[in-house]
Parts: sequence; C-alpha cells; structure tokens
Amino acid sequence: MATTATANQNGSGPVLDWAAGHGPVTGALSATTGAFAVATTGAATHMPPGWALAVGAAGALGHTVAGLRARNAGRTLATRAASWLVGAGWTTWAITHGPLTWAALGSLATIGVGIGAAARSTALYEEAREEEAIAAEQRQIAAELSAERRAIAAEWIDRIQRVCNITVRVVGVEKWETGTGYSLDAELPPGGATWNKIAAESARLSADARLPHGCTATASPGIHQGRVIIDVTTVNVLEQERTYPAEYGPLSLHTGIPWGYRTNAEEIRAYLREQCALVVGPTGSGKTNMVHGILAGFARAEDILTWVIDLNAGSAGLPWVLPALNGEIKTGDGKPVRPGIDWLAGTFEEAVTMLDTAVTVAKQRKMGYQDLLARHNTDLLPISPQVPQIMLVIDEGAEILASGDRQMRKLAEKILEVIRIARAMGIRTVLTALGATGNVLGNLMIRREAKVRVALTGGETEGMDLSKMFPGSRGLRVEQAPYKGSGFMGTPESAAALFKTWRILPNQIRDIIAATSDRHPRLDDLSAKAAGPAYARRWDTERTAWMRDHTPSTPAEAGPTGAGSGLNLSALRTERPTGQVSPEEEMLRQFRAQIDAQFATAPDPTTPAGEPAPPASGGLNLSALRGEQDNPAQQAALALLLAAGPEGTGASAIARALTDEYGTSRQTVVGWLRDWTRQGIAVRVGEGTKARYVHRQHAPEQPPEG
Ligand SMILES: Nc1ncnc2c1ncn2[C@@H]1O[C@H](COP(=O)(O)OP(=O)(O)OP(=O)(O)O)[C@@H](O)[C@H]1O
Repeated sequence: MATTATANQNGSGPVLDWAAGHGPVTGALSATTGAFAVATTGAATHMPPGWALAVGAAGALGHTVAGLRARNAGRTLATRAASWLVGAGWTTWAITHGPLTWAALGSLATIGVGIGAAARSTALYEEAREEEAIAAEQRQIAAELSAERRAIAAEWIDRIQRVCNITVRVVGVEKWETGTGYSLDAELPPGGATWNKIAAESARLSADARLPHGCTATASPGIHQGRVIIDVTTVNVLEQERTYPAEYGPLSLHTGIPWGYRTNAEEIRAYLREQCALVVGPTGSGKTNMVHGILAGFARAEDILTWVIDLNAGSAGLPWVLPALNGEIKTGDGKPVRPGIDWLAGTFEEAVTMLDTAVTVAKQRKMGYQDLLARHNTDLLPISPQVPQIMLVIDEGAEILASGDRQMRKLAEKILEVIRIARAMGIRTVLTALGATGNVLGNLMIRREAKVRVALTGGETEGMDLSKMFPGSRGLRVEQAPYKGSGFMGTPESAAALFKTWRILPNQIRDIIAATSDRHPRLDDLSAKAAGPAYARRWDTERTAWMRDHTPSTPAEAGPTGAGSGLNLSALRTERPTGQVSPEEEMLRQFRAQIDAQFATAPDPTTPAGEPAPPASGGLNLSALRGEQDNPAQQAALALLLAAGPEGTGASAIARALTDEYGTSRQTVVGWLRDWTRQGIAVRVGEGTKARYVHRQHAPEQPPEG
C-alpha cells in the first residue's frame, strides 16, 4: 500500500491519491480541486469527456480497495466511492461545457461542500464505531475477568463452608498487581461468626486449596466486624532471595521504614515514632542480616539517629562504622563520610554511657521543648531533621533483659527506663533476641511498648512460640517460613503474617553509608548539650579501641581452610561448609586488618593486668568472647569449665561456685552452657542426670576445625 501511495504522489499528473489520509475538509478539497484540475486540463487539451468518468471510476475503486484494507465501515467506503463518482460526473460535464463558467464553478463548490459534509459524518461514524469496538473488547475482558473472579468466589464460598462450617457471601475479589495471589472480601453470616474463626483454619484452608508450599490463605478483619478479608498467595515469594532494593532514597520516621516484604511481594514498613520493636531470630535464621536491613532503613531516614549496642563482637554495628572510621569510603566530592550509625557501644561500659545519655537526653527534651510542644499542641515531641528521633538498636537486647547476671541486670534496668520514659521525647528501641521470648514477653513494659514484632524462623522450630509473639493471631506456623530471612512480622498497622527480609550485601552497606552520609541529622543542640562529652567524644580513639579487640579469629587468619587449632566461632555459628568465607566475613576481616594497623599499639582496655595473652593457636581465642569477657561471672564460669577437664561439670556445680561472689543463678549458667554448646565452645556429654559439659578442648572427639 505504501508503495502505491508513494508512486502516486511522485507522479506528475493531478493528485488522485486514494491512500493518503484525508479529513472531511482536505478530503473534499482534494476531490474538488482534483476534479477541477482534470476538467480544466481536459477542456484545454480537448480530452474526451469519457476519460474523466474513467478517472472517477478508478478513484472510487481505489478508495474502496484502500478502505477495505483499512477495514473501514461500509458506510465510509460508500461515501468515498460516491465522492469520486460525483466528482467524475461533474468533470465529464465540465469538460463538455467548459469548466470556467459560473454554473460549473458554483456546482463544483456545492459538490465540495457536499463531499465535505458527507466525509465529516462518516468520520464521526468511524470514530464511534472504533470506540464501540474498544468498549466491546473491554466488556469481553471484564466479563472474562469477572467470570474468573466469580469462579474464585464460588470456590472459596464452598471451601469456607466445608472447612470452617461458615457460609460467607463474597462481595469482592481483587487480584494482586504483583500476580502472586488475590484477596477476597467476604461478609460473615448473621449469628455471631467472627473473622478469627476463619483465621484459625488458615492451614486447613491452604491445604484444601492445594496451595504450593509457603503459600497461605490468611484471614484478617474486614471493614467492620461482620466482614473478613482473606489473602490467598499462589506464588511463594519467600523462597526467592531478593536483595535490598538498590534505591537508597530518603526515608522518614513518619512514613515508616521498610523492613521486608509480604507474601504478596508488597513491602512492609515499621512505624516507630511511638512503638519499640522486638526481633526474634535464632542463630542462623538471618537475624544479623535483618539487623543490617533495619540499620540501612534508619541510615536512609532524614530524621533518625541510630545508636547501637552490640556486645557480641560488633557483628551488627561494625560494618556501619569501620569503613567510615578508616576513611575507606569518600563521598562523590572526595569528602570523608559519616558512619552509617551515630554511636556504637561494644562494651558494657560504653553501653552504660549510651543508656545514661539516652535517659538524660529524654529528660532534657521533656523540660527544654515545652514551648515547641505547646506550639504544636501535642505531648509527643514533633520529630524532624532538626529534632531527630534516636533509635536505640540493642542486638540480643532481650537476652540482656532476661539475664540474671548482675552487670546485665544493671543494663536491663537502664534499657527498661529508656523504654518507659522516652516515648514522647523521641527515643525508641529495637531489641533483638535469639529466642528468649518467654522471659522477655513476660515483661509488661515490653508487651505494652514493643508492638512491632518480628519472628525470623529460617526453618528453626525449637523455642518458637508464635502465639506469645503475636497474641490473637492464629494459624501461624513456623513451618510456613523455612527460608533464611523469612518469618512473621506484625505491627499495630499490619496483622502478623508471613514476611521476608531482603538480603543485604556487604557492598550495599558501604554504598548506603556513602549515599546517606550527608543526609544524617545532627543531634539537636538542646539534646547534644545534655548529652555532653559522653556523646561528643564517642568516636575518640580510646573509646573505639574495643573495635580492634573484638576480632574473632577468622578463617583467613587461621589459614585458608581454617586448619589452625584456634576456635573459629563465626564458622561454627553458621551452617556454611567449612572453609567458605562469606563476603561479609571477608569484608570484616579487611576492616579489622586496617583497624589493627591503626590501633596496633593501643593497650587493650579490657584486659586486666597480668591476664595471659590469648594463645595464638591451640587454645581458646578469648578475644572472640570479649563480649562475655566483659562479664566476669561468665568469664569465671568458662574458666571453671576449662578447669573441669575431660570429666566436665554441670550448671549446678558452676552456679554453686559463682553464687557467693557474683550472685549467679543456676538458670543463668544453664543459658551460658546452652549458648556455648551452640557455639561449639562446650560439648554436652552423657544423658539425663549424667549429662555434663566438657570444654571443647577436652571433648572426647574433637570435631574438625571450621
Ligand atoms: N533475607 C535473606 N535472604 C536470603 N538469604 C539470607 C537472608 N538472610 C540471611 N540469609 C542467609 O543466611 C545466612 C545467615 O544469615 P545471618 O548471619 O544474618 O544469620 P544469623 O541468624 O544472624 O546467624 P548467626 O547468628 O549465625 O550470625 C547468610 O549468610 C545468608 O546466606
């Protein structure tokens, strides 16, 4: 077609182009001027009038063919063909009687107007026809969709009847844009049926619907108490590993901080202006990774300062500090960057300083910001980049709260004080726990203040009491989330349900530090003044020296296969095959090497005079246990375990030896022994009443080193 059109346009004769697009006016003009041209040329050259008729017939035919190809309506084709034939009739007449007469010109103008009007009406008709076709197509799609929705609704009405013995009326079915499932909005029957009756049958409903593993049918309250929303996932997104979204744009405390995504692939946010959070995850569940994800979100926020207490060799906080402290990363314009967190306490003393400062700041804010509160007519301090919220992240903080140890009890009291007094003044906490949920959730303060809750399961079923973590939520089963980084999350805004955290890679932490360096707020003057030198000097060399000491022996240091006889705790803590070094560990190793180089001559502030240096090989790497070493009771217990030799000892014996001096209870020692066993420091031998613990060095069959 295009070729024909071009050929015609390039021709030298009168414009007889039936392929070019014409509107009603240009179409009529084209037809009449074409006819006029043919008539005048024809008259001047004494062309036989029959030729004009032939040209018109050809034009009518050509336009009809072109129209047919373009699938024009019959009416359009007829109008166009008629235009050509009328035009041709006039031309034939004009060639015979002379085109340059008033009669000829007047009639030609009339024909032009007529053709224009006819073309206009056909164009409108064509437009309407097209719209009608589109509408019909959409009606068909909608009909198909609603047929599909009706089928889903009918299927679930039957299923809920069969499984829960409740006859619901489905009022809507919404398919998720992510394509991973759908939601049903249903009305409960009169007579007192409640949404939680359906929620409690989640597992049976999922089985009845033959959902793939990891997919669930979860019920939650509807628009009022007589309605229920049932979210049905059909694709298991929890199984997939998704890395932290690489867009590190600014966030705010007020708009929520994304912590992961739901089974429908939608992100879930934590709103922490007034809430504290509790994140429970046993070893290997992906808890450390999640803490990094949380710190990433806080780093991105323009109105949050993050203070981290991490008494566990700094694995949570160090990657956010060391690259900046060591000057390893620079901003785009070559300036040094600020650390991704605002304060890191890795020792007991520093943690006490931090918590005392938090209490002082909260009290000072309460007094100093009376005006601001009055102006905003609120008793909640308005948080902004000028007056930022302090988020206190305490790794394994729940264990501190549950500990019977004297020092830890002191810390615990301070943590609880911050939680109790600082809500209105913009200090909230995120506590993580390995699993001591019973103890921690027994605390009224935590139950009341920490309603943002996460349970990372990662396949671990032991000690996971979801009903305690998420009271009132039924139908949650640990087996639904067997993947690392997956589990359950519930907030006051979003009912407890399956979720997964993003995997955050070490290079992303560095990228986020660089990307957010200019964005971190500064502690407001009033608070900074109250915090005093304890805060201002937090990055001083002597106060950050512990970072060097918390250097566990890494596989790289023990030889590429970790064949040295020193303890490789990090390898034991994960289920990674021996000898494999994660990029995270490798990064940490490099940081440590640099900080070693920087602080190599600094004295170890926590090593008591006369304490023998940890053996380079063949013995326990005490520096790896520095967190525990800060605690003399635990240190003494470890010494007793070592001293007990191959015979081993038990919790009661150790507790008896410690109780006078340290007030340590048997229960506390049981906790330590359990942790040491998990970490590979101690080995449990014998069963029942004969069960005892032997230090790894004296264990009957020492498993190969990591
Ligand atoms: N969200 C996630 N997606 C995919 N894989 C993950 C995720 N989180 C963690 N993992 C995997 O699980 C491994 C262990 O994660 P992580 O170190 O965070 O666990 P942990 O519970 O803190 O264990 P540990 O106490 O031994 O450090 C990671 O190395 C990674 O391979």
